[in-house]
Amino acid sequence: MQTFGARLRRAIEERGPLCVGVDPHPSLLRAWGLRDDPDGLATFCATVAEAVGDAVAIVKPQSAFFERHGSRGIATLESTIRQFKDAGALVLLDVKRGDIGSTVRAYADAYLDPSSPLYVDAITASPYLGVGSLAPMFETAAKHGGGVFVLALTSNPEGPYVQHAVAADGRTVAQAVIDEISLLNRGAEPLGSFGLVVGATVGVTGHDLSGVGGPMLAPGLGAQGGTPDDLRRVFSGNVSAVLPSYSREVLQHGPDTAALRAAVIRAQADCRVALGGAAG
Ligand SMILES: O=c1ccn([C@@H]2O[C@H](COP(=O)(O)O)[C@@H](O)[C@H]2O)c(=O)[nH]1
Repeated sequence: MQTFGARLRRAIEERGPLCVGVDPHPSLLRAWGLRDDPDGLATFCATVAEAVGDAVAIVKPQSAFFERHGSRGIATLESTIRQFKDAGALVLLDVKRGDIGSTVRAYADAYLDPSSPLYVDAITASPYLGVGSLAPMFETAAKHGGGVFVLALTSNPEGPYVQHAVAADGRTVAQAVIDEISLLNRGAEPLGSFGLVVGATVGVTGHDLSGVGGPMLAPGLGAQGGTPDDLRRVFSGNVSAVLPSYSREVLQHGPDTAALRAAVIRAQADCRVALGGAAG
């Protein structure tokens, strides 16, 4: 069994350093001439999968935009995951789960156990009940070759109030998260399976990312104001495992599949230049 880190490293080498977010906002559905209902959602996702599924290393469906359509939305999430996997893309479900350990085990079963209908390659997780409470996700991921991306420095302006707060041991909350994930990745080659979320918008914060050893998902590009140049500033010297992520900036080019694909190719090229050819 290959680890998630190894699979992601290979996918980035073959397809380039880019994650495309699948965020079917109601406004995007309308802009694409679709209804904001489960049928519109299904058409939207199938179009994105057809247009870019064989061109990107990894895609990131945003669970919230499927959940808001109820059980048919979840059914569409299942079929969307399948469509992207069939096209050869890895699937990172942005679901930001976190809870007490016994409940986290159920989330791990739901997303990281291959017998689940919602099984994906990796998920996002929230560490604010303590990184240790996520242990069942880490165990299940390690057992089945999956990955977990833990929120460290998020792209939203409200994040620093919590994440830059200094804990009793003198580290910021974010640095404590970074250090715990770094430990999980220790010795993993060519890339650890436990990632961090570090927004492209966070600026120079002084956090030490040098020992992470795993992928760093960088959302916040495009619609939230982040640019490829920001990646260099935010990740200075630690760019080899950065995974830039675009959602609305790319999706606004649909429903024309050629235009969607062209937007992805442009974003890949911009990110490659910004990361100095270090990834892919
Ligand atoms: O810090 C974070 C963590 C997650 N996100 C998610 O990424 C996408 C961003 O969408 P854009 O359209 O590219 O702004 C969205 O699903 C967020 O929930 C984030 O933005 N920042």
